[in-house]
Amino acid sequence: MNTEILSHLADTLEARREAAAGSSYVASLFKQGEDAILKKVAEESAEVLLAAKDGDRLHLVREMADLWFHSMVLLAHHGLRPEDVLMELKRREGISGLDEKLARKPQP
Ligand SMILES: N=c1c2ncn([C@@H]3O[C@H](COP(=O)(O)OP(=O)(O)OP(=O)(O)O)[C@@H](O)[C@H]3O)c2ncn1[C@@H]1O[C@H](COP(=O)(O)O)[C@@H](O)[C@H]1O
Repeated sequence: MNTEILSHLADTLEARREAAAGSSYVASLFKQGEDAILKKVAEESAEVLLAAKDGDRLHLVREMADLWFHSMVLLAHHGLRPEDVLMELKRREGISGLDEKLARKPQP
């Protein structure tokens, strides 16, 4: 399995932007607008926290999938794709989080 599944889902999400609200869950989210999408991202984030705490790994995977899915709807709402996030992660590859944090702080 590779990142093709993310690209394929992104294509489906883009197609739903033109679809009638009653015809699909994603189309109805797009029609409700950004606040509705953000509300779903917040709800799914909270569900990820609860799943992590209950120690059930399958539950965590399912809630994380819900969060990734709704985050991708948010990206699509802004005309962005998962490849944009993957490129940012690629750019950060090999840069230690500690070094990056130090570089941000003004030196005394
Ligand atoms: N990956 C998903 C996916 N993951 C989760 N969901 C839906 O996200 C919704 C919200 O999940 P919740 O757990 O919050 O359920 P809920 O409480 O019933 O939701 P609300 O009524 O509160 O919105 C549910 O209806 C899930 O079915 C998804 N819906 C669609 N997809 C993908 O998006 C494609 C397009 O979907 P449609 O637009 O529905 O055709 C599908 O073919 C799938 O590939």
